Amino acid sequence: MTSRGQSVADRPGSGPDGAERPAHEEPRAEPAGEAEAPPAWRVLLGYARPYRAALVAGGLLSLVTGATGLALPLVARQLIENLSRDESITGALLLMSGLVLANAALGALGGYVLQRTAESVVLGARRALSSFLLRLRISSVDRSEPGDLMARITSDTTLLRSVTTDSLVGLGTGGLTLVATLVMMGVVDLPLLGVTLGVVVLAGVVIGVIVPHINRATKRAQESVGLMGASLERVLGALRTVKASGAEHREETAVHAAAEASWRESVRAAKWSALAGNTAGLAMQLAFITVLGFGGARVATGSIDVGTLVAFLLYVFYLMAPLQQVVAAVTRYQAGAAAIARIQEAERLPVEPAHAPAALPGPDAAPASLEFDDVRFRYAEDLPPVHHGVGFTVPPRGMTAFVGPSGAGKTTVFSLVERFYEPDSGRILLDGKDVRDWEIPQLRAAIGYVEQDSPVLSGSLRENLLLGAPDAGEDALAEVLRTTRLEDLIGRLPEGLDTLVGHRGTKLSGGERQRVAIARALLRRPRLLLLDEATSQLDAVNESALRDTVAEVASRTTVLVVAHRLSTVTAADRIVVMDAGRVRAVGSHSDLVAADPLYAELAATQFLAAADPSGAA
Ligand SMILES: Nc1ncnc2c1ncn2[C@@H]1O[C@H](COP(=O)(O)OP(=O)(O)OP(=O)(O)O)[C@@H](O)[C@H]1O
Repeated sequence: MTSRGQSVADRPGSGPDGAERPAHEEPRAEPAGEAEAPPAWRVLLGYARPYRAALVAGGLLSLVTGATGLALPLVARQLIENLSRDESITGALLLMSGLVLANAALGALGGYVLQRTAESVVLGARRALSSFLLRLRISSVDRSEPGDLMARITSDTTLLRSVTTDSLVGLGTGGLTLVATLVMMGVVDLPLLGVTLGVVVLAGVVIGVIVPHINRATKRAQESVGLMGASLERVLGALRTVKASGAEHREETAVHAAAEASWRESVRAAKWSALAGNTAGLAMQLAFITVLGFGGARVATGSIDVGTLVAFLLYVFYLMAPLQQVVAAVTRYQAGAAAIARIQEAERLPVEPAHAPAALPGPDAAPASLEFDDVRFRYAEDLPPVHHGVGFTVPPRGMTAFVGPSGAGKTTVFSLVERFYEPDSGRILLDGKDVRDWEIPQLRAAIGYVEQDSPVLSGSLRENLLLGAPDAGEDALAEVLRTTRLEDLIGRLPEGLDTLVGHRGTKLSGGERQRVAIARALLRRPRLLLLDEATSQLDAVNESALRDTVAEVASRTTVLVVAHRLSTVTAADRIVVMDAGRVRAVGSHSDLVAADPLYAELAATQFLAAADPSGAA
């Protein structure tokens, strides 16, 4: 991909003016490129640049194909002259047959080369855009609809195919063939060319009025496709809830409405395209009739002979193809420009800097320390602050639990450590170094993170487990399966580790998903392990076993947990009590019960209510 859309946020350490700046002064989550978007044709040329040799070859083949066609009227004129002079026409007939065959063969080859190149352009754009989207900042994803982003990769890039062949090459070859045909017509008879040009220019004016409509309609059609993707993603992502809520019909209406809007706009674009195409066709018919009348009169007055008129009429006939090619080039370009605009919109979303993946720390890496120093943060300018000066220190090794009412900002602590978001002010120090001064891959390689919902990805269990540690050996895998008590599950499944878990792991129970997520994080042997309510769905036996595992992990690495279970909290070396975006107390369970009324209340109500019967309570 070229530099478009990868401007500011794409370049670590560079400001909007291109000046170097420290990594921790990176912009928060502002759009990456505020600069004027380059015109669609330049973007298209950028996509096509790697394939220019094939494009030129395909274009040349098309031109040679056109040239064989152009030679035909001249041979036809010769044939007619030979007939009128009672001379042999065998040579002319053989030449015409050869030209027709060459025309067909070269046309097919040129068509194949161009289609192949167009597919390569689509592939290049899809690769670039998907790589780009995978580097999106979480804040960009928060503000987007994944279904719409997906449509930009799947549907919008598809439009690049026809715009490459029809516009990029069509304009070149069609334009050249058009000019060559007009030159040949001029050679045959200038007054007849003048008549033809008059009609063609008239058609050009009409088509010029039509094309902006095609652009607008295509853009709206593609937006509706994006909307449909977003609606479908919303429904399929929560189909059980939708069904349980009896909301299928309402959701169906929304998806259908988007599909119909896309249909309406596509039909509108088709209407304008058809009008443009037929204007060109009509112009040619008119030119044909005018040339026939005017040319017939010239034949009658003896200004030209019949052979010349026939040859000219054949050129009028041959003019049709390049003219329609040029019209198609212009109309397809409008549709392509609309798609390119949407692709560029996605490419202007803020992304993380591109870095090579980092190696995992390894079994002997030292545990990390963590410090929050007066951290203030809000998710977006228009939202209230979530952290109002959060501060705490976590030494290497041991378990630190974060407790507090819902919405206190506990998960946000983890998100900031992972640099999913940047704080507005204050510092977050991992091993004494500001996380903004870490390269993101190195930072994340040091951390194992189990999200609140313990997401499991579609695919096999093995793929899920190795997601964060693709090079983990069978021994490490077996060990982690044992400690997370997944061995029984694997043993029960007919295909063991290669069993497919379904979309978002729906074939697993909630507790199994949590254990898979914990196993995945442990396999990375992190220097800092973040567990966000990672054991909330486990049964008493599994929770107790996992607690032992986490305690053992905490003896060699640093573990942070967000927990609502007393059993987890009391086992922690220190507890950070958060409330409304502030740390209100830090201490051990017994200290806090005595010293902090909120904690005492949580312990008395929330923890005890959530604690399982075998909990340490
Ligand atoms: N991506 C987001 N965009 C905007 N606001 C968010 C986002 N994530 C969380 N918030 C808001 O930030 C606040 C703190 O959320 P956070 O998830 O950190 O709370 P929490 O203490 O972990 O809560 P819980 O115990 O319920 O998980 C909440 O008010 C929430 O609505």
